[in-house]
Amino acid sequence: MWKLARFAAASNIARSRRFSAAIPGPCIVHKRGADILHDPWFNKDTGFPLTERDRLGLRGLLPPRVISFEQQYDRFMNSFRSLENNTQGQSDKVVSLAKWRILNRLHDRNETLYYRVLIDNIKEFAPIIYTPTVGLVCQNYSGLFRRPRGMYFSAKDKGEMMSMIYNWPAHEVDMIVLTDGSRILGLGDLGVQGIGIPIGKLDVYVAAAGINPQRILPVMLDVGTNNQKLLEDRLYLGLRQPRLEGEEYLSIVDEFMEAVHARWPKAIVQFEDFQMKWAFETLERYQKRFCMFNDDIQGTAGVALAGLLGTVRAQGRPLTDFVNQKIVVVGAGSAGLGVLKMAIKAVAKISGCSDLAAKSLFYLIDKDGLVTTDRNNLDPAAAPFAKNPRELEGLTEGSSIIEVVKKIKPHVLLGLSGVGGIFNDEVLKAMRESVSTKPAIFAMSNPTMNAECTAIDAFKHAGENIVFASGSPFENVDLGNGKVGHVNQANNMYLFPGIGLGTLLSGSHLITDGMLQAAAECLASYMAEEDISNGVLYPSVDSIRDVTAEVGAAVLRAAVEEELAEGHGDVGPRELSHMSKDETVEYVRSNMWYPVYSPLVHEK
Ligand SMILES: NC(=O)C1=CN([C@@H]2O[C@H](COP(=O)(O)OP(=O)(O)OC[C@H]3O[C@@H](n4cnc5c(N)ncnc54)[C@H](O)[C@@H]3O)[C@@H](O)[C@H]2O)C=CC1
Ligand SMILES: CC(=O)C(=O)O
Ligand SMILES: [Mg+2]
Repeated sequence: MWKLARFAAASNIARSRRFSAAIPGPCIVHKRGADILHDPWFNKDTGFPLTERDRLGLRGLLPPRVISFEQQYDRFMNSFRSLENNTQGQSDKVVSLAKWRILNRLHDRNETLYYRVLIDNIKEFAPIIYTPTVGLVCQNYSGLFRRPRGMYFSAKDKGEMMSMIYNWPAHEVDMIVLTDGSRILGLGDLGVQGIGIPIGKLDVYVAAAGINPQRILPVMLDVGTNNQKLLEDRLYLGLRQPRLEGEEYLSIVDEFMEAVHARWPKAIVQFEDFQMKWAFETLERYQKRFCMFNDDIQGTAGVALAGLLGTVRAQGRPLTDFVNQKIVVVGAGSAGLGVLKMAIKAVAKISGCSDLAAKSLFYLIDKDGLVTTDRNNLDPAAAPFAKNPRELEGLTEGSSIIEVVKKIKPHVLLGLSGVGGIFNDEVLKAMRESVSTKPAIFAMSNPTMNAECTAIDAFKHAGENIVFASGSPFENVDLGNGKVGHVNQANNMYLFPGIGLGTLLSGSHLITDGMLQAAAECLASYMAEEDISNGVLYPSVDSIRDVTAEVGAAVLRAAVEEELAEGHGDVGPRELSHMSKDETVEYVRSNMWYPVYSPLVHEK
C-alpha cells in the first residue's frame, strides 16, 4: 500500500475550460423578474441574454447592453487589481479585509461568477476566503455582518431543530461544515463569529472538489461563548451566555445530527474547530452512526503524515527509514494528537514494528512542556503518547522545547500549538544540530500570526537545507545567490475536499479509518522524487482540483474495498467496483461542478 507511484499530473481542467464554448444544460427556475436578480445562484447581472430577459420578465430591469461572462470576469478582476493599487501602503489588516469584502460582495450577488474567479485564481484568493484572512473576518464578524449565510442553531432552539432544518431552502444538501466556534484556528473561542470557518471551508469544497454550491450548508451551533470580551460586546450577534457543558451540550449536538440525518440521510458532516474535548467526544460518539469526520483531528493527520513521509524521502531515504526518525510534536490538542495517532499506525505498518516501538519516535510537548508519565493529572487523551522519564536521559517531565530539541536533535519539529513564535531563534538555531541531513520544520498553526515561526526565520536560523512547511501561506524565501527556500503549505485543505467528494460519490454511510488512510497515502505519493528532493512536499494550491480528484478517487476505492459503497445517482456499487484506478479518477473529476451560466427555464 505504501508504495510510491507518481500519478500522471492531469491537465488543469479549470484553466483549459475557462471560457469553453460547450453549451451547458438548462437550469429550471421557479421564480421570475427581480426575484431572479436577487438570487445569487441564478443571477447573471448584465449577462442575461435578451431572449432570457423576455422569458423571465427581466426586460427593463437591467441596462440594455448584454455583457459577456468573459467581460464580467475581466471587469471583476480589474476592480480587484484597482483595489490592490488603491490600498497600497495601508496596513495588511485593512487590505486583507478590503479584498475579502469585494469577494464577499460578489459571492452575495452572483455565485457563478464568484466561483469561477475563485477556481481560476485559487492560489491568490484562498488566503482571502480561507486562512489567514478568514480568521480576521471571524474576529470582526459583528461589524462585517451584512446578510446571513448558512444556518444558525442555538441553545435556544432545543426541541425545534427537526422542524428548523426544513427552513433551509435547498431540497438537497451533500456537504455540511459544522462548528461551535469554540477553537477557531489558533484564535480561541469566537462564539457565533466562528461561522466564517464553515463558510470558508465550503468555499474550498466548491473550488477544490467541485461540490455544487447549491448543495452545501455552513452551520453554526451556538451554545454560548466563554469569551468575556464577546459577552460584553453590545454588538455581539450570538447568545450572550456561557457555553453549555456536559449533557446539556451534547443534547444540542445530538439533536442537530438527528435533524440533519432525518432530512438528508446521505449528507456528510465535517466537524470543524471544536475545542479538543468536544472534538474527540463527538467523533467517538458519531463516527459509527453518521457520515461524518473531524477535519482537525483526521484531515490534519493525513496532511501531516504526508509531510512526514516526504521528509524521509527528502533525505534520500526509503520509507522504511521512517522508523529511525525522531519527531518532536509541539501541541497536544485535537490536531497534534490526531497526527500522532495516524503517524504511529503508519510507522508500524511501513516498518512492521509494534505500535510501542513506533511510539518511541515521537516526543510530545504541550503548554506544560514534555508530556511524560510523571505528570500529575495527565490528560487521558495524551496519556498513550507520554514518555517514561526513566528512559529519557537528561530530559524530565515538563522539559521545554529548547531542552528537548537540544537533547533529541530531531529530524522533524512539528508545531500544532496555536502559539505564534514559539519556535524562536534559539529553538530554530538548535535545529542546525539535527541528526537529519535535511531537518524539517512544520509551523502548522493558523492563522499566520499564530504560526510557530515565520518562513524567513526558519531558513535564517535553522539553515538553508531545511524543509519548511506552514499551515497558512508564506512567500518563498530568497536565500541570495539565486537560491530559494521553498515554502510548503501543510494545510488540511489538501485532503478534506477529496475526503468529502470521494465519500459522496461512493455513497458510503460512514467515513472509516481505511478511507482516511487511503486519502493520506494518496497525498503522500502525489509528489515526484525530484520535487521532494528539492524540499517540495506538497503540490501547489493551483493544482488543488487535480489533487482532490486523486484523493477523492482513493477514498472512493477504499469505500468500495470495504464494501461500504452504495453508489451515487445512476452509478451503482457494481459499476464503481469495476472501475480501474484511472477510471475512478476520471469519474470523480467528471462529477466536479464547474461554474458556467446555464440557460434558465422558468417553471411554476
Ligand atoms: N495546518 C492545518 O491544517 C491545521 C492547523 N491547525 C492549527 O493547530 C493549532 C492547534 O489546534 P488544536 O490542536 O485543535 O488546538 P487545541 O487547543 O486542541 O490544542 C493546542 C495545544 O497546544 C498546546 N500549547 C499551548 N500553548 C503551548 C506552548 N506555549 N507550548 C507548547 N504547547 C502549547 C496546548 O497545551 C494544547 O495541547 C491551531 O492554531 C490550528 O489553527 C489545526 C488543524 C489543521
Ligand atoms: C486549517 C484548520 O482546519 C485549522 O487551522 O483549524
Ligand atoms: Mg480547523
